[in-house]
Amino acid sequence: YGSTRPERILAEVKSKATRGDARSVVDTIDQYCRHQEWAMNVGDEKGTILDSIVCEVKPRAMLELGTYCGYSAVRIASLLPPNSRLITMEFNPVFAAIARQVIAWAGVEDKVVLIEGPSGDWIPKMKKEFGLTSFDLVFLDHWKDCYLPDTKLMEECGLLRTGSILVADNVICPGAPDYLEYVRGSPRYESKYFRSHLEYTRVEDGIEKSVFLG
Ligand SMILES: CNc1ncnc2c1ncn2[C@@H]1O[C@H](/C=C/CNC(=O)c2cc(-c3ccc(F)cc3)cc(O)c2O)[C@H](F)[C@H]1O
Ligand SMILES: [Mg+2]
Repeated sequence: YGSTRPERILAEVKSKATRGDARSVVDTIDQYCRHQEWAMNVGDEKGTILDSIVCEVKPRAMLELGTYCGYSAVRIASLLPPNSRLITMEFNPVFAAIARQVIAWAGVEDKVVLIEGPSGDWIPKMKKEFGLTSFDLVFLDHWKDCYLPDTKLMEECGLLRTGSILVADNVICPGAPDYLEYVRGSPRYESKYFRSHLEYTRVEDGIEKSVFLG
């Protein structure tokens, strides 16, 4: 019947995942999207790469661009040390409403701040609104042609400090060529590609980890 894919994912989480158990929410979504219907979550394979970076960086302040259903927000939040915050931005109200419920079901709502609105409007307001100096880690997973403009905007707004790390999903598929060229070509970044596959498929994709050098 007339449900949307995110609504079906939420229904699956509520019926199959253990309330308060972030890992079971992640595993339930992966299982559903691998065997029932594909969805654009970072997924289990690339998610493991993201996990290792989050655990290595132990960010106090983390930003995610593009919440969608909240899969990666739950995955990240479950690894954050105490007193750390993930701010995640989603401008589609339908997706934001679903993500809030997925995040709540996983029991990580005290570590996640979901901002409903466009990154372009909110990035310039982050410092004032959240008393932030900079982000330790940023996960880019929104429209691929917005990775580069939003990265430049974060630089201009002073939200990146020496050592801040950008992690970008989908740099091969669908691809973010202008972003890749920028972070790989700029002397202000040290960039590294982690080869993987498009979520739930055998298609090549990967994650680019770029350290801002100031
Ligand atoms: C621009 N500023 C924004 N601010 C806040 N929320 C935003 C903004 N822009 C988008 N959103 C929000 O961020 C999400 C957008 C995610 C886009 N992701 C993808 O397109 C994407 C696509 C594939 C894919 C690969 C192969 C294929 F055959 C088909 C699809 C795989 C992936 O892993 C992806 O991440 C959300 F939908 C949108 O409202
Ligand atoms: Mg993605």
